[in-house]
Amino acid sequence: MKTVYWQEGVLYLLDQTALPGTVRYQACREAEEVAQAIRDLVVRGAPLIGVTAAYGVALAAWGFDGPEPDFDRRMQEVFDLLASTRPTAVNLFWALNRMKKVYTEHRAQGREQVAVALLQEAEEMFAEDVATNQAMGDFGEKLFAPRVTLLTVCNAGSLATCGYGTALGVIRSCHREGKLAMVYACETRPVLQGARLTVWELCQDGIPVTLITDNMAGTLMQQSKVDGVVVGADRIAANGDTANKIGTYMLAVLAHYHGLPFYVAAPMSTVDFSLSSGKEIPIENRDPDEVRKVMGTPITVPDVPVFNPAFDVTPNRLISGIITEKGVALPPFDSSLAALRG
Ligand SMILES: CSC[C@@H](O)[C@@H](O)C(=O)COP(=O)(O)O
Repeated sequence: MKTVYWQEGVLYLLDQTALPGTVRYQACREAEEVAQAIRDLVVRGAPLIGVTAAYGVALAAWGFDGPEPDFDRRMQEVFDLLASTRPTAVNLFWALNRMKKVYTEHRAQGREQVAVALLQEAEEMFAEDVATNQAMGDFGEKLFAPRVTLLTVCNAGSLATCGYGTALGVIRSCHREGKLAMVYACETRPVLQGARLTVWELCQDGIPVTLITDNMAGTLMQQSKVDGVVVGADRIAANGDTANKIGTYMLAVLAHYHGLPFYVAAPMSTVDFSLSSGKEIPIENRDPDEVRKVMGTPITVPDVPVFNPAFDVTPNRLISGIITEKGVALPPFDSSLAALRG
C-alpha cells in the first residue's frame, strides 16, 4: 500500500489520521491541499513529508493555467507555502531544495518541460527513499543478536516513508533474518502514532508487536524485557544530537540508566550538517487540543494550559549509533557522520 502516489495530475495521500479504522486516500489537486495535509498529519514522518512536498511542487507546476509572467511568482509562493508546514523535519527543506534546483535548471525550457522534470524528480525521490530504507535496515539488522526484543516510539515505518521504514526498516530486516522475538511499541501520546500506525503496520506484515503506554517503558526495562531501543529522527545535528518524536529523550535516558543500546535510524538526508548541535534545531509546537483530547474526545478541563512540543532532542552522548544507508555512525558523531557524508 503506497503512502503517496500520483495519477493523472492528481496526488493521492494515504490518510493516516483515519488509520487503523479506515483505509482511505485523500485526493489533492492543489499545492494548498498538500500543505494542509502535511500540517494536519494526513501524511507525516520526516522522509514522507519531504517526498510529499516534492509532489506538491510538481502539482503546482502541472496545474498552473495562468498567464506566463505569473508562473515564477506562483511557484515561489508554493515553495514558501510548503516550507512553512512543519519546521522540525529537515527532509522537508532537503526535498524542496532538490526541487528548486530542478526548477532552476529546466526553467528556460518552458513551463511544460519544468512540470515534467519536477514530477520526475519527485518520483525519483520516492524510489530512492525505498532503496535507502532497505539499505539502512540491512546495516541495522547486523547490530542485533538472534531473539532480540526491541522498543520503538512513534511510527518510523513504511507509513512515515515511501516504504520499508527507517527504525521499522531495521526491525523488518531483523524479522526477515529470523532474529526478532518482539517489538514493544510505545503508544505515543498525544496523537498515538505508535498505537494507531506502528501496531497496524507491523500486524499487517505479521511482525510480533506488543503495545504499551508511554509510561510503561521504564518498568519494561527494569524487568529486562527489552534488549535495545530503535527510533527514527526528524533532524540530526552534525554532532549527532537528534530531534525525534516527543518521548524519545525519555527513552534514551532510561536506556542509558539500564545499560541498553539506543540506536537512531535515519537517512543521510535527515542529517543537518549546517547545525553544530541539537540546541539549534527548531522544535514544532502543536495545537493544545491534541493534548486536551484523545482522538477528538475531551479528557480534561476545557482550555487548561498545555505544553505540546511535537519533538524532543536526545543528546549525542545517549546514542549508541546512528544507522544510515551508508553505514552505522558511531560516537564521536562529528567525525563519523562527516566520514559517511564523504
Ligand atoms: C521515518 S520517520 C522519523 C520521524 O519523522 C518519526 O520518528 C517522527 O517523529 C514522526 O513525527 P510526526 O509528528 O508523526 O511526523
